[in-house]
Amino acid sequence: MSGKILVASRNAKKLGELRRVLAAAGIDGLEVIGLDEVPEFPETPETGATFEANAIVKAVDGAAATGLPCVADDSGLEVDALNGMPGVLSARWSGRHGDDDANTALLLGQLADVPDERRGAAFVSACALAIPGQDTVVVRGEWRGRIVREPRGDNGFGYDPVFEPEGEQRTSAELSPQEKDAASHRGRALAQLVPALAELARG
Ligand SMILES: O=P(O)(O)OP(=O)(O)OP(=O)(O)OC[C@H]1O[C@@H](n2cnc3c(O)ncnc32)[C@H](O)[C@@H]1O
Ligand SMILES: [Mg+2]
Repeated sequence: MSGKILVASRNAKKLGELRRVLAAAGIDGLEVIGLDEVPEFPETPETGATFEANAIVKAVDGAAATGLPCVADDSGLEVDALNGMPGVLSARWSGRHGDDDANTALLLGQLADVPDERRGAAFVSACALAIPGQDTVVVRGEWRGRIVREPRGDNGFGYDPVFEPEGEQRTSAELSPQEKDAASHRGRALAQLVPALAELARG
């Protein structure tokens, strides 16, 4: 084994979280590299119906193009009062991919008349691990909370400023990076991949 693992994300903040969680898991001997460190390759559009389907496509594309083991996350926010939307459309809810402020503002507007007791939501992350020559594995982590009425906090990304995790009075953008990783959907999903990653690191 090469000792390298590709983490396939175009979202710098998400990539940072994935790197951080992998580092905290103490997987020594695996050098994490990003998409900007490998030659460009065609990427399949993320049009799957589920987080799992999209995560698998991203990881399989990355592994096939580079010959490296590849981890990818597909994630989003499921809002109870919106029947689970924005879901897989979270990154482009306002119509502009990755425009966090516009996505968040649109969501808050849609929920303006929704009372406090019906503002439940969950962040969901599907993380896939594709290793050339092996079956691809996909796992899921969820983080329940509620949608507040005004954005608060500067940490994190995406919908973090309007998501208050269960048992918290701070939004996830007010948590430290370590606090977010310990509780988050992404942290919980990646934790399930640690044994496979540790085996990979052992070579
Ligand atoms: O596909 P890649 O390149 O990894 O980057 P992306 O930003 O497009 O990522 P997704 O397709 O998985 O869409 C995830 C969106 O869901 C939201 N999201 C996911 N995880 C989040 C988190 O931890 N905090 C806040 N928002 C999150 C945020 O709007 C993300 O852009
Ligand atoms: Mg995406």
